[in-house]
Amino acid sequence: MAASETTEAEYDVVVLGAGPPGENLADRVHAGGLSAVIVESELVGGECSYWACMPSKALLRPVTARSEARRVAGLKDAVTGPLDAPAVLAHRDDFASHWKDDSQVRWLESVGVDLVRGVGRLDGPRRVVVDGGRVLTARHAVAVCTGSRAVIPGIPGLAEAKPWTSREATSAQAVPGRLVVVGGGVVGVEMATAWRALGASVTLLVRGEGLLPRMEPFAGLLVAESLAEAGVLLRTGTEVREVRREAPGGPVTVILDSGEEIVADEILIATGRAPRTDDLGLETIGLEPGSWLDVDDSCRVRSVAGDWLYGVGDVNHRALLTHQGKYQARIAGAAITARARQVPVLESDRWGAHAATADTEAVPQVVFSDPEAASVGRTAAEAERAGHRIRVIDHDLGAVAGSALYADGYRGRARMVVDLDREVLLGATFVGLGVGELLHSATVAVAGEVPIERLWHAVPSYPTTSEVWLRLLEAYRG
Ligand SMILES: Cc1cc2nc3c(=O)[nH]c(=O)nc-3n(C[C@H](O)[C@H](O)[C@H](O)COP(=O)(O)OP(=O)(O)OC[C@H]3O[C@@H](n4cnc5c(N)ncnc54)[C@H](O)[C@@H]3O)c2cc1C
Ligand SMILES: NC(=O)c1ccc[n+]([C@@H]2O[C@H](COP(=O)([O-])OP(=O)(O)OC[C@H]3O[C@@H](n4cnc5c(N)ncnc54)[C@H](O)[C@@H]3O)[C@@H](O)[C@H]2O)c1
Repeated sequence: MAASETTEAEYDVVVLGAGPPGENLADRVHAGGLSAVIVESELVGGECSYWACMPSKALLRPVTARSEARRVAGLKDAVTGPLDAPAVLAHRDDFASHWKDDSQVRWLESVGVDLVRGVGRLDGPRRVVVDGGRVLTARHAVAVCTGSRAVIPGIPGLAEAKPWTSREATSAQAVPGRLVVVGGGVVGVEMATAWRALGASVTLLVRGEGLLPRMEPFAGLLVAESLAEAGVLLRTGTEVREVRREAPGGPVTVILDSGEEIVADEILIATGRAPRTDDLGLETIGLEPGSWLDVDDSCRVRSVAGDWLYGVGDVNHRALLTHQGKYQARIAGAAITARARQVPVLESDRWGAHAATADTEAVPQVVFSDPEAASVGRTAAEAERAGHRIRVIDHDLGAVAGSALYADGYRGRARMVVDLDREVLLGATFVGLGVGELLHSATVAVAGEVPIERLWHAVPSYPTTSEVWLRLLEAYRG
């Protein structure tokens, strides 16, 4: 139901932004007996549904499916041609719901949450003004779930050259002939993978030494190897000094710090995210516009008195992932409901119902490249930096019977990082075809702090890739 057109309304909870965390938070507090309204300035469903997770994965699925099929004897000769780019783009359009949010609006209606369309801004404590007119007052909480946008670095000529950001890279209606991608993080890697497979000549420019720097180093190495085999030109240790596009729609010239020039049809900037808090009225409650919201483990903004302001999803910078934002929404939704009911003590201990502990201990992530890279928890370097006494166990994922059956010449690697003092896993990383579906087993082990001696009894089915667990545990126990 659309909120009534009256100029003032009061709800228990006002949510700014209808991305996955905003939707889930509204649902949770409503399920807890509170009234809730969501304010959305663009499309209900947020970045994830229209310009991020869904369209990017719809572009990538045909790439990985073809790659797998080409490694199975008896099938590979049937999949020799190029991808049907118009069909892939049409499939992507379907998964982005053709950039219409009717079905998500119906879902909001079905869970009893009101929707107000427009730009919401804070106007002092517990007060939100939409498009400078309608006033929404929150009896208990305002949850800021306004997400993030792509950062455009201040490189001379770049903004004028109208670069692609993740939005254009996930929604473009035609394949560019030549694409330069700047940034070797997740967006850069996934989009270089997709557009190369769709037929573009792709140059990937990386300022550091390798790809996917937040993961174990072998993940970036294996993915780089395979991107090179796919024909992506990877340049590491490179900075962009200047960008020029002489005419709108014409070619773009990218000038590197070495003075070398690369000419392309489009340039994609994939250099990280900035919070969407610059035009949110943060100054009316004593916060800095444009800053990430600093929140505690219940997602309550630390520096605002009165327990009424929450920051959930990308905007709090804890883990820029849809599933973590939804997790935070469940935790914050429970905390808001408990505080509204004046529950005397919240379960804010580690792994308690009102503490988003997984944000720091067990964040899973799948990079949907070819091959996939999947990790959870701490890398070996992160664990050491955090002061843990660790042992690292690696295994060749291709040496497992299930992997050999999965694809001829399966290449991959698995690592587990063990805390020697508690004998539990601090992290795990897998690289290889199809490992995204293997990750949750590791997430359960890390979040559950399952002792190694008990993991020993979790028997993986033969012959699956999961048998790598057995090899890792055998190597650890000797
Ligand atoms: C290319 C790409 C691919 C990705 N792929 C994955 C993936 O595979 N898996 C994964 O887990 N994560 C992925 N992510 C990350 C994921 O998209 C984000 O973590 C997720 O969208 C965050 O949700 P959010 O609600 O915090 O922000 P958003 O999804 O950005 O939603 C925020 C919403 O708030 C609205 N809004 C902003 N300001 C206002 C205002 N003042 N008033 C009203 N409304 C407002 C916006 O219009 C938007 O709808 C990807 C990101 C990118 C860029
Ligand atoms: N499959 C997934 O889970 C998925 C997919 C896409 C995005 N995401 C999320 O979206 C977020 C944003 O992704 P992203 O790739 O934009 O950010 P990122 O932080 O992962 O990577 C950005 C990279 O750009 C580099 N960089 C920064 N400034 C640069 C410059 N001026 N020149 C060259 N390189 C520069 C950084 O060193 C970094 O390696 C990530 O945090 C990720 O969690 C997730």
